[in-house]
Amino acid sequence: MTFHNLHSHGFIRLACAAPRLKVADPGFNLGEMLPLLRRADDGGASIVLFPELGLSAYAIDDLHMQSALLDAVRDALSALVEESRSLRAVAVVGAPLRVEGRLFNCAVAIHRGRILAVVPKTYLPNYREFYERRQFASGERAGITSIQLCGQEVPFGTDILLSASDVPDLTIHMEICEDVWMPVPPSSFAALAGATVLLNLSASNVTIGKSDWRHTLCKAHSGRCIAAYAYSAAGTGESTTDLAWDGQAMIYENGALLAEAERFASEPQLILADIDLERLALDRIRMNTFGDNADALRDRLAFRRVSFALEPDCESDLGLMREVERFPFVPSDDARLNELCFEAYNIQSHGLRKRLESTRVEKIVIGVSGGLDSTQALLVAADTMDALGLPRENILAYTLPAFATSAGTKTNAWRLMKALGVTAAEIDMTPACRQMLVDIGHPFAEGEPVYDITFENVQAGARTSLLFRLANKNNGLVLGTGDLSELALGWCTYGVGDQMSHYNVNGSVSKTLIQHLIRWVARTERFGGDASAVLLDILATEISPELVPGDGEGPSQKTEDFVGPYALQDFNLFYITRYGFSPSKVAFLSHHAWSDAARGDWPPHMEAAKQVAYDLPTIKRWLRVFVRRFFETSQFKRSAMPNGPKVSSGGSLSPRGDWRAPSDASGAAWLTDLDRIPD
Ligand SMILES: Nc1ncnc2c1ncn2[C@@H]1O[C@H](COP(=O)(O)OP(=O)(O)OC[C@H]2O[C@@H]([n+]3cccc(C(=O)O)c3)[C@H](O)[C@@H]2O)[C@@H](O)[C@H]1O
Ligand SMILES: Nc1ncnc2c1ncn2[C@@H]1O[C@H](COP(=O)(O)OP(=O)(O)OP(=O)(O)O)[C@@H](O)[C@H]1O
Ligand SMILES: NC(=O)CC[C@H](N)C(=O)O
Repeated sequence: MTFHNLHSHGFIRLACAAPRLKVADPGFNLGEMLPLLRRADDGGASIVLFPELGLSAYAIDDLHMQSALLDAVRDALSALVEESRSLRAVAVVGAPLRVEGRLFNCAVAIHRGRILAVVPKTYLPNYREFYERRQFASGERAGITSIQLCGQEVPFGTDILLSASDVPDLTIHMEICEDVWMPVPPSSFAALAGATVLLNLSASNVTIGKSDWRHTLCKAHSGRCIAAYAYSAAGTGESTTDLAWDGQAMIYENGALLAEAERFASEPQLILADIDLERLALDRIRMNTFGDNADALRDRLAFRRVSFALEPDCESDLGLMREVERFPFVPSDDARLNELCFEAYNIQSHGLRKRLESTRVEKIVIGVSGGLDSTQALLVAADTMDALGLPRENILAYTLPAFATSAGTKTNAWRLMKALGVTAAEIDMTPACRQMLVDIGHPFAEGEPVYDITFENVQAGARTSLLFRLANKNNGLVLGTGDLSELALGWCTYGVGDQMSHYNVNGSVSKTLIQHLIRWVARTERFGGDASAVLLDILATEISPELVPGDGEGPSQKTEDFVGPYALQDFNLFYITRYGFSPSKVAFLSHHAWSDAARGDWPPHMEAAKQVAYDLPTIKRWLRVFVRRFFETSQFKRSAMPNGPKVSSGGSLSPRGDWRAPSDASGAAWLTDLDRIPD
C-alpha cells in the first residue's frame, strides 16, 4: 500500500447513483445504470448504491405482478452479474424478486460476478400514497435463508451483513426506504452488530419539505449509529401518474453531510465520498455506551456475515473525496464561525462566573502582555464582570515588562487595559528577575549574554509569583491565560510559571481559534471602537513569549520558529487527540488540507499573508516536533493543569476531562509510524 492511496489510511470510497429511468422497462434501466456504475468504478468507488426497485421502477403498482416484467428484471440482473466481473466495486441494486410464491422488494449486492446477498425490505408502507403490501411480502419473517438467483445459491434475508475480508472495519448493511423512517430501523441493529456502512435504496416521492426531513433522518441516524449512511432515492423517469420524484441522493458520516446530489436534475446523478472507516471504529471504541447498547440488545443482533474479498486498488493515488478543513477548530463558513465564537465566549465566561460566585471572590488578577492569550482572557474577564454586575475595575490588570518586553506589546497592553476600563498598573520585573539571577549565580548577572531556559523561566516565574501574591493581597483569583495549543506542546513554564493559575479560561481553546475569537470581538465592537482598534493591532503582532532580548527589530524569539506553525500543530492536535489517528494518517489528511493554498475555503477575514501552503516534508517535520513534545516531554504539565471549562470537541487536555495519559510515556510507536511518511 502506498502512502498516497486512501485505502492505506482507513478510507473507502462510496458512490450513490440516481440514474434516468423508464417506467417498467428493466432493459432500459439496466442500460442507464451501467455507465454510472462504470464511472463510479473508474473513480475508485468500492460500493455503488442505486435506488429502490431501480430495475423495474418503483411506482408501477400492479405491474410488479406481471410475469413478463419479473422475467425481464431477472434477465437484467443476469446481465449485470456478467458486467460486474470486470469491475472492482460492489453494486447494490433494487429489484422485485419472486421467491417461493411471494414477491419481495429486494436489495441485491453484486461483486465480481458473485451475488453476495439479497436483502428484502422489512417495513412495507401501506398508508396514504403507499400500497406496497398489495404487491410485496415483508422479508422480516419470510423464513427463507437462501435462494437460487442467476444460477447461484445466494444468501437471502434481513439478517445479512457483508464483511470485506481485506478491508479493516468495512461491514455493509442494506435496508430499503421506509425501513429508516421507523423508530427503530433495521440498520440500528446492524450497526450495533458491527456494520459501519449503512445503505438505503429508496424511492421516496417528493412533496414540499420532504427533502429536509430525509436529511434529518439520515443525519441523525448516521450520528446515532456512528456509521456512514448513504441514501439514494429514485428520480427522473419514475411515474408521475399521482406523484413526483426528486432523485435525492446523499452520503452522511457520523452526522456530517459528505456529499449530496442535485435534486430534480434532468441528467443522471452520481456522487462519491470517502468514508473514514477507521474514525468510525475508533469512535465506537471510545464511546463505551455504544458497546453497552449492543450488549443490551444482544438477542436482536444475530446477523449472518457474508465474507468477500473486495481487493480495492491500493496502489494508485486516488485523491481524497471529502473536505478536510485546514483549521479543525475554526470553521470556514462565516455563519458557523460566528455561532462558534458566540458559544466559545459564553462557555469561557460562564466557567469563570461560576467560579467567582462559588468562591465569593470578586476580583481577578491578570498579567497582560499585549499578546493573544492574555488579551483573550482579559476580554472574557470583562464579559464576566459585566454579567455579574460587578465593575470592570475589579479586574486588576498588570503589565509586567522585563528584559525582552517590546515597546509595541507594552503599548498595546496599556491601550487594551484602558479601553476596557479595568484597573491597570505596571510593575517593572527587571529588578526582581535580576536579583534571582544573581542569587542563583546565573552568568547573565555577570553581564554575559546567556539567554538559556533558566533565564527565560526566571522571568515567567517571577511574573507568576508576583500575580499570586497580588491575588492574596487583593482577595482575587489569578486568571490563567495559557491556551490549548501551548498545553499540547508544553510551551509554558511549569509550576511557578504561566502554567499555573487559580482558574484558566483558555486551556481548552486552541491558538488558531483564539485569533478568530479576538477578531470576532473586534468586528462586532462588543467593547467599543477603541478596544476594537487595539485588538486588530494585537492580532497583527508576531507570536512570541518575549523572554529573550531582541535586537530592536521585532522579537528575537518567534514561537512558531521553535514549535512550528500553530496552523499545523492545531491540525495535529485535533486529529491525534480527538480521534486517536496515527501520525501517518494525520499527515495524509494534513497534506490534503494544506498542500494547495488555492483549494477549499479559508476562514473568513483571514489575512491573505497567512493563506499559505505546506508541503509534505514540512508537515512531517513539524509533526515529529508535535509527537515528541506531546507524547514524550509535556504530559507532566497537563497532569497538573488548573481548572477551566472544556470549550470545543477535541479541545480538552484536562486530566480530569478528555485526556488521561502517563507523564513518562515513550513516543516510539508514534515515531515509528511517522517514518511511513515519505520524505
Ligand atoms: N515528566 C516529567 N515529570 C516531572 N518533571 C519533569 C518531567 N519532565 C521534565 N520535568 C522537569 O520540568 C522541567 C522543564 O519544565 P519547565 O521548567 O517548564 O521548562 P521548559 O519546558 O524547559 O521551558 C519552558 C519553555 O516554555 C516556553 N514558554 C515559557 C513561558 C511562556 C511561553 C509562551 O509563549 O506562552 C513559552 C519557554 O520559551 C521555554 O521554551 C525540566 O527541567 C525538569 O526539571
Ligand atoms: N510583559 C508581560 N506583562 C504582563 N504579563 C505578562 C507579560 N509577559 C507574559 N505575561 C503573562 O504570562 C503569560 C504567558 O506569556 P506569553 O507572552 O507567552 O503569552 P501571551 O503574550 O499572552 O500570548 P502569546 O503566547 O500569544 O504571545 C501571558 O499570557 C501573561 O499573562
Ligand atoms: N419507498 C418507500 O418506502 C417510501 C416510504 C417513505 N416513508 C417515503 O415517504 O418516502
